[in-house]
Amino acid sequence: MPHLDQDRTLDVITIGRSSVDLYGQQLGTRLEDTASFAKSVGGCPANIAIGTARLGLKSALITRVGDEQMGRFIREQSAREGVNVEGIRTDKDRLTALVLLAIESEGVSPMIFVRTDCADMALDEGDVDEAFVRSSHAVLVSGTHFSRPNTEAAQRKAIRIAKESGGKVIFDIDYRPNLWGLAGHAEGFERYVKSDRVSAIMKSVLPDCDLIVGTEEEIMIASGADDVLSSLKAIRAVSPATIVLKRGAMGCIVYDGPISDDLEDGVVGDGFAIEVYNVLGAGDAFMSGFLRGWLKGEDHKTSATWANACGAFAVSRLLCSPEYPSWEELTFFLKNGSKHRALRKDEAINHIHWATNRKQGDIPLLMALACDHRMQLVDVADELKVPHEKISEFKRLTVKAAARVADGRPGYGMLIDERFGRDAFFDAATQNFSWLGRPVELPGSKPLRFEFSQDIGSQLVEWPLDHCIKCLCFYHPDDPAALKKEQQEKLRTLFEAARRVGRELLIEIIAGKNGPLKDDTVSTALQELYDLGIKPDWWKLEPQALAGAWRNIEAVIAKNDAYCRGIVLLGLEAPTEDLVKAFEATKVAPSVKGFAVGRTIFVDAARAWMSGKMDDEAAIAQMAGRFRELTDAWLRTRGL
Ligand SMILES: Nc1ncnc2c1ncn2[C@@H]1O[C@H](COP(=O)(O)OP(=O)(O)OP(=O)(O)O)[C@@H](O)[C@H]1O
Ligand SMILES: O=C(O)C[C@@H](O)[C@H](O)C(=O)CO
Repeated sequence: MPHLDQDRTLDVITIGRSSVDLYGQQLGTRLEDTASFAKSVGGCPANIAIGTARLGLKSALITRVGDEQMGRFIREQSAREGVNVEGIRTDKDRLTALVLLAIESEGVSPMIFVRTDCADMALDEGDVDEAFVRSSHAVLVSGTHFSRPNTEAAQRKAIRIAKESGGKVIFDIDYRPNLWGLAGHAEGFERYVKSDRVSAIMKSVLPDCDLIVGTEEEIMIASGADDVLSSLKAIRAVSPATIVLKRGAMGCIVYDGPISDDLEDGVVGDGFAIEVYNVLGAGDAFMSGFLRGWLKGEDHKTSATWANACGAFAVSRLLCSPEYPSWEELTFFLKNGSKHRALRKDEAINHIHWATNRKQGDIPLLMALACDHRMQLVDVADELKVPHEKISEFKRLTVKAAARVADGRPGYGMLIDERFGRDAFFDAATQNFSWLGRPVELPGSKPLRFEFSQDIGSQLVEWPLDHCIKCLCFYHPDDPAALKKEQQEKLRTLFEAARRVGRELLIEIIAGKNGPLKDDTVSTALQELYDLGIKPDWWKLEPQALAGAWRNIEAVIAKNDAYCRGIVLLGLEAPTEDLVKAFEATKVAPSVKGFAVGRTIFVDAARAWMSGKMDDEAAIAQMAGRFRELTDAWLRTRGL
């Protein structure tokens, strides 16, 4: 029964394997000698579901994952990427598949598939829901899942439903000989082993397809012929589908209609000249780009260009799905190109990549209880002659206070430090805050120094991915030139490290303690940092008495970084009434998303509690009360 187009809520459902990819982080080494791995979602259909979602298509994935942490990672990460995960079934008995890979040299990437009796290979017909398939404009089946009777039945069922309801069928040949038992465990990277059995099965799929995509080797295995041209002709003899031949660095050729004797007699899409980093995953990025065009009715030339550009991005970066471009990134690249052959070194593109694929989407509201104070609490403890362990205990109470106000709602967060806040961090991790920030500055330092070690990148690697780096810098545009230069370099180093390790960055600028706060003081400071290419996700700024100052800050951010998440206001121990007035003054500045205030909320409780005059509950209640007063005031200011 055909299906009405308006009832189709999905553009494409991809079916087949899903894995956790563990790719070696040391370039030019054997898998035997790899020391650390980066983790991401992988497997051809999973990659394509993510790749197409990033390009603005509504995609879904049908696969199975294990009932364990890696399975949950695939499900959660796919959902974060915007993929519909209704079709991901949890298999109670089997483990999620893993893939281990190293980059030994250009184009040589040994890999191990850890897939013995893995969850996705247990996919069966029961996992393919008829209504779900009918809700999509297209289904994409993939080669590996024709290798077992149960997975083959599942894919054939999806093909049948799609065809009956007038949906399109896409075939990514995606040939991994090792997954058909044709190469050993150490030969995961092997791309071609001739096999009549494989060819017979694949060939039987071709007549049902509307789009067939493969490399030269894949086109050969799908047809059973021994050269590319004969293979294309053999495929055409059984299928009217559009055929896309991927040709690595040379790009691709798209064929509709009869195949002539000239291989190039199709729509030729040239590859982009880029430096190769890791070739794996290029095909899935390519397919994502092609589908964005093909499913939306673009001509083949356009689809091929988008596909080749997406492939180029994948090849020039390390991982698979995390490296695929967003739609904004792709269009920026096609419009502006890049002066870097190694695309991963292009800062403008990297910024768009980072900002348009951030783990957490838009954060329209951020009200944080800041308790990352170190010096100030040490002073209180010393004055009261209590041991510094009390500071750590006190910080745990601030988490309780913030959680009491947040009550599980979005828009609340905390700033906590490593030195005294380790336990508080563990507590905070269970509270479902929207945001957790963590300082890196050595308290009071000017010129700026990092706490613990100046090797900031190595420190950040140990942080949870969702901890936002917070760095306070006492910076005034009128500071002496040498001081400015030193602080700027430090902030630039931090920015590079933050991007490298994929953690968000908040830069806090306090200018008012070092000179007059005129209406262009802070905006000038921000512009000077933007001039150095420093684009933090957040700014934390002091209250501005002059409305013009906020307007100037807004203008500088708008001019330099359309992707900035926004600004939070800092408190500087001001009385609540002053802060409420400062909130009001930000009405002209929509970039201000909230505040991160500390001492106004906790300093009295800290003194009373450390001196034994207040018990835990009273301290929590007082801090929660003050935090609530501020959150209420902020929400009122913003009409929320
Ligand atoms: N060296 C390269 N330079 C530029 N683009 C490339 C390069 N290699 C691959 N690409 C792009 O990626 C596309 C797919 O690459 P390839 O032919 O290697 O696919 P594949 O073997 O299916 O990839 P995978 O490793 O994901 O299985 C190419 O058609 C091209 O657009
Ligand atoms: O499954 C593979 O082939 C390897 C994966 O690591 C990778 O994500 C992939 O699917 C590339 O096509």
